[in-house]
Amino acid sequence: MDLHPTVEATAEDIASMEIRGAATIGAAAAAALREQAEASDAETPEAFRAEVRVAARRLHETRPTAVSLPNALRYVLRRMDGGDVPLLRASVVEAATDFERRLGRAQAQLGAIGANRLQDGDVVMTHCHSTDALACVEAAVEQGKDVEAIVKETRPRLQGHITARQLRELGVPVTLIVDNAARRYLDDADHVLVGADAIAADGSVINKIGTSGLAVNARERGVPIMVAAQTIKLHPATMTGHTVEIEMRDEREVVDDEERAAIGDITVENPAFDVTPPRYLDAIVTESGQFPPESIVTLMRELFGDGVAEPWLEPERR
Ligand SMILES: O=P(O)(O)OC[C@H]1O[C@H](OP(=O)(O)O)[C@H](O)[C@@H]1O
Repeated sequence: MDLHPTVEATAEDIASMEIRGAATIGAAAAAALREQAEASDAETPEAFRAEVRVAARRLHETRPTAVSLPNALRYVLRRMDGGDVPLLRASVVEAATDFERRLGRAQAQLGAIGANRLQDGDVVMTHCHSTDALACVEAAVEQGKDVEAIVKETRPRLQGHITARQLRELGVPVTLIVDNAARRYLDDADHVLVGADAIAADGSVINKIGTSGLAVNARERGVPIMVAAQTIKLHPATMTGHTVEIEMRDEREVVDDEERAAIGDITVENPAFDVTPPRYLDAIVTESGQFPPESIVTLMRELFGDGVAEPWLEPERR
């Protein structure tokens, strides 16, 4: 059984962060499953199902933290249905396409809801690059509000530069700052606006490393912190007490080999995400409305019930 080259390429691009950002990762994974299904020459339904599950496993093993990835795979695999290969193929293609459509729609809806929290003249401070967070600013701008942004550069990968560029494309004035300047500039901000890679049942938000410190500082300064996150970011397994794995990335993102050798014998750590407890957050904005973080579990139960099995595992391994 061969993995489609698109599945392999997508998996590599997600791991290397050529494809990054929780929502974008989910959409790319669904599209890769569709390619696998379309190109499959499996002769039996069992072989087809096994092939799609193997593709899903390959995509799943790339990065551990953004739950939009397993949620996207789960969305497609749960809808894989049919008594023969053509029917199974059609169900996967339809589910993947449907998933992409829903993602786009959800982002537009949450953008409109998030924009209502922003007033004309507001200054937002951003961290990393989040398409969900940017959707809120975009909708506010479309409503005719003047919004300005203080953009944290977000070491080590500088996703803040992507945010700054996209905000400029919206016509938003941008002040770029180093991460360490955040507390100083919070005095000039009306909101902290971030995205999420995963949201736990207790309302904790897992987002780019540095979010938790920013949230604590924002609370101390009295600046409200708002998380823009489609419901695809809700982590169903945390309802049963599982914790979210924090990805540890390559140390060379922090310091290159030459500089490291010049420093001497050191340990380097590079966690990609951290956990912000709900008490430091003001609102989680989703396409289903905005929620105080502590009440997000009700939305989770509504959406996922208690079914958190992983359909890309063989039935006996679930
Ligand atoms: O889904 P959207 O809102 O685009 O992005 C959500 C989050 O994904 C990113 O992670 P990374 O840069 O992939 O490590 C950031 O942590 C960002 O807040």
